[in-house]
Amino acid sequence: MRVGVVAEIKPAERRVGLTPAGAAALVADGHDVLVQTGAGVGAGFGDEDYLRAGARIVSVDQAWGDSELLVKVKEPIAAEYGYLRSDLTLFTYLHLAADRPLTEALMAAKTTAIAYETVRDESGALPLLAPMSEVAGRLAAQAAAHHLQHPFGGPGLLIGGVPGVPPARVVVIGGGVVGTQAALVAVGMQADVTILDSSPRRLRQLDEFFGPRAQVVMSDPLALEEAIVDADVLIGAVLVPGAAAPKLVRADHLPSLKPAAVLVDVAIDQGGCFETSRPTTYLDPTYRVAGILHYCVANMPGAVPRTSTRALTNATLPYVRKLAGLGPDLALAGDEALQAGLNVRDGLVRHAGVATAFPDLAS
Ligand SMILES: NC(=O)C1=CN([C@@H]2O[C@H](COP(=O)(O)OP(=O)(O)OC[C@H]3O[C@@H](n4cnc5c(N)ncnc54)[C@H](O)[C@@H]3O)[C@@H](O)[C@H]2O)C=CC1
Ligand SMILES: CC(=O)C(=O)O
Ligand SMILES: [Mg+2]
Repeated sequence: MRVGVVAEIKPAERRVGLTPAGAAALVADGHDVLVQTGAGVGAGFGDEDYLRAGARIVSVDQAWGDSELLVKVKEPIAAEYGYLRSDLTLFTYLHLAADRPLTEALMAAKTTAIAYETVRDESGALPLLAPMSEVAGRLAAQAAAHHLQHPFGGPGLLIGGVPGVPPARVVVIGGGVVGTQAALVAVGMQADVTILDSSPRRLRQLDEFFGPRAQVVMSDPLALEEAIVDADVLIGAVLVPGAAAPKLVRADHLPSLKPAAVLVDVAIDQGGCFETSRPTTYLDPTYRVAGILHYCVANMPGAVPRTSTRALTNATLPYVRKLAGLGPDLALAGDEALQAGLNVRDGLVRHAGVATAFPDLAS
């Protein structure tokens, strides 16, 4: 099969869909790998690395137009919609429940669109979201620490305090992969950390993992209200796979927060779990609502492309090999995890979370 890789054009996105090692594995399987010239540069991979792996270096039009399977990182943005077609399988992050125009474009083009973030294994885990959630979670704690500093718009707090001066209070809402990694780094920086989650099973796991290093609390509206009023940092990290994020912190909560609180909404790619969140990019990552700093970068791992690209290919490659080896029909039919990743096919919405977000498109 012809497998394409293009340069990401979302602002400040420097990851690439496939490492040279991934390209080499596909070439060894007998596939023709087409890589847009310069696609890997931001992640530390030159065209010569892909050539050595046996790939071909092509133009952007050839990478999109000649490939049967396109392996990307981010969702296509409007400038890329013209490349979508019915005989293309697109394998990438899509976050469709937060992106009606893309959902409509994929439907209109009848593209087979498989979203990394809804591929779900038999244990219910999200193996292709997890690596970037690990990155984003760790970055979320770093971003919070950065924005607590006065020169970067914060109140002038050192996240971990010092002996004799208390640390900042960090409240993490959603203790899955992002939340756990954010909490881990915040704890490592000596912050005072509370994690809220709505799953009793997850709460037990978190309690066992963190022990006395973090407080673990059942997330209900009252517990949330109690936790957020004292927070110096709120990290939003909830997920209902494939669906729009629930708005847990509402606009009318903002007056009860500390005026200098820093809000980091990692769940922004699914629409955000704070009502006042809107997507930002690394070009202008923050804004204020009622004076409160919001950080809502929808592609956080794009800041560390050398780490992220390798972590992403490590996770995606087995699925890419399966899709390329069997073709989308057989690969989807024989793999329930991949089936859960299918979001749009033949002009129809094929994921329940997306259908719930856009009932008129799904009916
Ligand atoms: N902004 C960015 O660059 C990135 C964003 N993400 C996003 O971060 C979000 C979290 O991802 P993961 O941690 O991988 O998901 P996950 O599925 O591992 O964890 C989500 C957690 O939220 C909990 N949860 C669900 N509803 C809740 C509620 N009402 N109250 C409290 N907890 C609730 C679940 O029990 C689960 O433990 C997703 O939207 C994901 O797409 C992930 C990577 C990068
Ligand atoms: C998960 C995601 O959206 C990202 O890594 O950018
Ligand atoms: Mg994202």
